[in-house]
Order: sequence, then structure tokens, then C-alpha cells
Amino acid sequence: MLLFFLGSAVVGVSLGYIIVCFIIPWLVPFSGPFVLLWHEVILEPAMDWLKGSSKPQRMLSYVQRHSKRGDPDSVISTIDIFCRSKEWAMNVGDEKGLILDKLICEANPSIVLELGTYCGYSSLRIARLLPPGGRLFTMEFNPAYAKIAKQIIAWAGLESKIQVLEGPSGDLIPQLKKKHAIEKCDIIFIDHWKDCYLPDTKLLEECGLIGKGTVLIADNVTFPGTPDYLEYVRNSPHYSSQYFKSYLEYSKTEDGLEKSVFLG
Ligand SMILES: C[S@@+](CC[C@H](N)C(=O)[O-])C[C@H]1O[C@@H](n2cnc3c(N)ncnc32)[C@H](O)[C@@H]1O
Repeated sequence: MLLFFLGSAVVGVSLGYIIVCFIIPWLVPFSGPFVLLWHEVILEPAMDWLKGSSKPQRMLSYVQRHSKRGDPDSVISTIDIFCRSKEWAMNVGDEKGLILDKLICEANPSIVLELGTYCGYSSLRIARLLPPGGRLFTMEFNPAYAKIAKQIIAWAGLESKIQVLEGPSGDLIPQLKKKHAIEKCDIIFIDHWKDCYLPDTKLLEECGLIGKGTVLIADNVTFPGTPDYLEYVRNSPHYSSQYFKSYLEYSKTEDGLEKSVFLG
């Protein structure tokens, strides 16, 4: 009887171990909602508790230990390695990142605005491609994320090209013209909370920061999805819009970028 009980316990624990350590992590990348649930709601708080640090702090420390200081490409690829092999994070990621790179190079922008900095991954991708004199303004309302982003940007040596503006985009956008002498944005990379995409786009229009030729690049338009924003840019006679299919960062779930050029 005791042997049967012990045997059942060993089989149960082994099965649980296999499910938690192998089957769930293998299945997670195929389902967007599971990616977020597993990584953001289950793993991240557990790691924070076990390690006594936040994920952005662990990312910064990994970057400082494994990347070449002053080399943005090395910092970017090190963050990708961290996110693929250690902990998933909500950067635009390496696959959509290549599309973003291409769109930035095609537009050759002088002034770029980014909505949603997080740890500065996409800021680095964009800023390293700017022409001499080009500037990136990036907005982040979480002070802890903004602090890490500034340190990662400084580690990559791009602090002269990137200005991190701390606060909610809805408050910061109306200040851009006067406070930062911006006439209009050449590119706007939209990657903050998904329900802010449409109201902030309309606010940018009202403030005169979107002009003829301004290119909007919106991330996560398929997953988690931004239906109201897509409906607006795809049906407005003022925009010419194009979808670039890809995958949710560090996963196998479909996602994509929407490029929308303001026609005037
Ligand atoms: C998806 S992450 C940005 C990822 C980043 N663009 C990258 O690819 O590396 C979204 C970020 O936007 C910030 N955020 C969300 N809504 C915001 C708002 N209204 N104003 C400023 N920051 C916001 C969040 O705190 C979060 O850090």
C-alpha cells in the first residue's frame, strides 16, 4: 500500500515537472494570450520575488555583463538573447525590428517620436539609423522603466541622439512644439498601451505634429491588436496604409506593423 502510494506520488510529481518545465513552455509561444499570461503574470512576478529585482533591472545587468559598451548593435542583440533564452519582454523584438529598421532607413528621418520606451530597445534600433543631427524623442510614463532605458541608452552610447521624456503621452504631446522646438515629426513609432494609439494619433494631428509625409509605424496591430486605430488609418483619405506581417516578439504568434503615411 505504502509502495503504491509512494509510486503514485513519484509519477504525479514527475508528470507535473514535465508539464510545467517542458510542455507549457513549448506550447506558450504558439498562443499570444498564453505568452502574456505565462511570462508577464506568472513567470515575471515569480522571478522578481526569487531574485529580489525587476525584469528591467535584470535586463540591464545582463546587457552590462554581456554586451560591448558603446556598440548599439551589440546591446540590441544581447537584449534579444536575454529575451529568447532568459526572460520574454515586450520589446518590438528582432523579427519586427528588422522591418522597423527597413522603414526607418527608407524614410531617412531627422525627427522621430516614439510612444512607449520600456527599456529602450526600439529606441536603440531607431537612433542608430538616424542621419547626423537626427533626434529621437521617446515617451515613457513608468519612472522605473525610464530610469533603466536611460542607463541602457547610455551604455550603448546613444544618449546624444535620444531624449527620454517622462510622463503620460497625452500630457507630453502638446508640449513638444514649444518645449522641444519640434515643427513636425518625420516618423512616429507607436508602441505604448493599445487603447492610446487612436486618441494620441488624433492629438498629434490636432497639435500639428503630423504633416504631409509623416510616417506612422504602429506595433502590435494584430496582437494584442488595435482595431479602432486600424479602422481609422485604413479608411481615412488622409492616410495611405500598409500592413507588414510578422510575429509577436520572441514568439510564433502572428503580429505585424502598420505603416501609414499622412498625405495631407
Ligand atoms: C510595449 S512597451 C514599449 C516597447 C518599446 N517600444 C520597445 O520596443 O522596446 C510599452 C511601454 O509604453 C509605456 N506606456 C504605455 N502607455 C503610455 C502612455 N500613455 N504614455 C507613456 N508611456 C506609456 C509602458 O509603460 C511601456 O513601458
